[in-house]
Parts: sequence; structure tokens; C-alpha cells
Amino acid sequence: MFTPDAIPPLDRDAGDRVRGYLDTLTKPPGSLGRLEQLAIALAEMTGDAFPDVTPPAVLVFAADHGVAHEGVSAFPQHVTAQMVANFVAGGAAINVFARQIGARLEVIDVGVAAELPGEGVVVDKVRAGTANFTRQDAMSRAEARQALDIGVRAANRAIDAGCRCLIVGEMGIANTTASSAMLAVLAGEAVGPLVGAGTGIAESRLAHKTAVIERAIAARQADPDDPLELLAKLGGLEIGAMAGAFLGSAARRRPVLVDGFIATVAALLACRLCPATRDYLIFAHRSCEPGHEVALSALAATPLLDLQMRLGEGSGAALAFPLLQAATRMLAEMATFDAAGVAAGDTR
Ligand SMILES: O=C(O)c1ccc[n+]([C@@H]2O[C@H](COP(=O)([O-])O)[C@@H](O)[C@H]2O)c1
Ligand SMILES: Cc1cc2nc[nH]c2cc1C
Repeated sequence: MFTPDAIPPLDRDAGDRVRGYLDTLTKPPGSLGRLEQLAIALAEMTGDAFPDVTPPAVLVFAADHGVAHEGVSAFPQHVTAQMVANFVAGGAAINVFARQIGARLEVIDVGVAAELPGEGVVVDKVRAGTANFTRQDAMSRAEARQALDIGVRAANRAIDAGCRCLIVGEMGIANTTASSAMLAVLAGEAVGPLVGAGTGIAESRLAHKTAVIERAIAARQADPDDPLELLAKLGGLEIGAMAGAFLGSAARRRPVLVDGFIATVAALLACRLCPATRDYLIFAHRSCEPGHEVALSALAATPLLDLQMRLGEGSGAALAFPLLQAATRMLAEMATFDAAGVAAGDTR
């Protein structure tokens, strides 16, 4: 497992160099706002005052959830496998956005219930979906650890292939139920406000979804201070793998974009396992799922975009990637006041 020293500290000197350099570029100091903060953060993560985030990699982890049988999603469980087939065929939203940003896309089956034709998918199946956690633990502790390791390995594959920024997403019918359950325990919050429509269940079904989660939390008695136990009791295989990908990316000093609600809960889990992970996370967008706000504030995170999206797949993270690219290109390509012969102002 990751020890805190497995993740290198940020390079504050590189950040300071960028902070100073930004004020020599032909713009009023600070006028590019959060893009300037992004440039500083990317320099601190990579240790490079002229960081490069291309090419990016998209990792989509897919798995099923036994709790789907409690009627908590608007869609049936087999849609997970069908959407994986759609990813392979290139027709999902994440395929479109990954092509748009020139990303290496990998789809990893960590625990889809159905057998999938192997081609186009990395089959790293821990088990055929989790157990229904209202009745028994979602998985064993050993399986939870396996899921994390699969995510670390996927991050390493992408980085070894030359990718400089990771985009992490998921597909798994009923995974907003698992995420809300995990978040309630991690944040020590009541379940109700953390429960949303997910794929779009009717408002009248929210009380049922909340009751299912409350029943599971009472039955499982997960220790909030033991993140691996929490993953095993109330989690999901793709949630564990995403947490592993965040850990793996941070360990190699690669910036990693966190997608929506489920990905942010996985990021929170990774940070509980190894707090230094937080330094390498960039939060892409604010999901419509109400629990997302709580997960973001537990991580003191303000996402880059708010597009009223709730798709998953890494779609929001892929859409935020061009902002990272803009931050690096601003550093590499903008003229300085000196070079352009533009008079500097007096802002002191
Ligand atoms: O990323 C999000 O914020 C998000 C919010 C709601 C739903 N989803 C996606 O929808 C699925 C989970 O929804 P549900 O209703 O089946 O729990 C799963 O495949 C997620 O990728 C994703
Ligand atoms: C169609 C569909 C696509 C998805 N992508 C991520 N989660 C999803 C859930 C559904 C139902």
C-alpha cells in the first residue's frame, strides 16, 4: 500500500519561478486569473517551470454494483456492459471528447457483471460485480486492495506510454448509491442531502434510495478511519480503481483531472489513504449530483467548470483538459513586456 512518502512533495521553487515569470508576460498582473493559478500548480506538480500536459490519457474504469438490484438507478445493470461495448465502438461521449483532445483512451473492466468480448478493453476483473451491500460486504478487503492496485497499474501504463496528464472516469450502474454511502461515512454527514437522481430517477424514488443507503450503512458499520475497510464494505470496484489511479498518478508527479461525483468520492478515498495525493488533483467540473458539493468541500476543491453535467465517463474532466493546455501554452508562447516592447504598468 502507499505510504505517505511514496508521493513526492510539490516543487515550490518551480511554482515561485512561474509566479514571477507570469508577471513579465504581456498582460496586467493576475489578469488571467485561475489560469495563472493553474500554471503555477502544474509547475509545482511536474517540477518544470514550462510544464507540458500533452498527450493526456483517459482511463475509464467500469464495474457493476449488487445494490443495483434494490431499484436505486433509472437504468438496469446490464447497461454497464452495453456502455462498455459503446466505448469500444467509439460512440460514447468520452470517445468524442478523448478524440477532440488527442487522448490515449483505455477502458478497464474491473468488475463488470457480464463477460465482455476482450478486444478493446483491458480485462482486469476482480469479480463479476460487487455483492449487494445491504445484505453483505460489497467485496473482501483483499478484493478492495486488488481494485486499488489495478488503478495504480493503469496509471503507470499510461505514464509509461508517455502521457503527461491523466483524466479519470468511470461507468457503473448504481455507483451513485455506493458513492453517497461512502461519502456519508467519510464526511460523517447524514445521508439524505448526499443523495441525488444519478442517471435520473424520479424525485419520488429518492426517499427509497436514501433508505437503502441508510440501511446499508447501519448494517455494515464501516470504520470511517479505515478507508480500505470502507471501500470493501460499501464501495465499488471502479471506485477503488479510480482511487488507485489517483495515487499512482501522484506518485509519478503527473497532474490528474478528477471528473464528477463518483470520481471525487474516489479522490477523497485516495486522500484518506495517502493525504499527499491531494497535491496532484485538479477538479474538473461541478456535477449536478448534490453530494458532489460535500465531497468537494471535504477536499477544499473548487472545480474549473460548471456545465450542469452528470454523465461520468471522465467526460467533464476531458472537457476541462484544454484549460490545462492553455495554462501551459500561455507560459510557453506569450511574449514578455521586454520582448514585445510593451510598457509595463504601475500596479503597486
Ligand atoms: O459523474 C457524475 O457526477 C455522475 C452523476 C450521476 C450519474 N453518473 C453516471 O451514471 C451512473 C450512475 O448513476 P446511477 O443512477 O446508476 O447510480 C454511472 O455510470 C455514472 O458514470 C455520473
Ligand atoms: C446511457 C448511460 C451512459 C452512461 N455513461 C456513464 N454513465 C452512464 C449511464 C447511462 C445509463
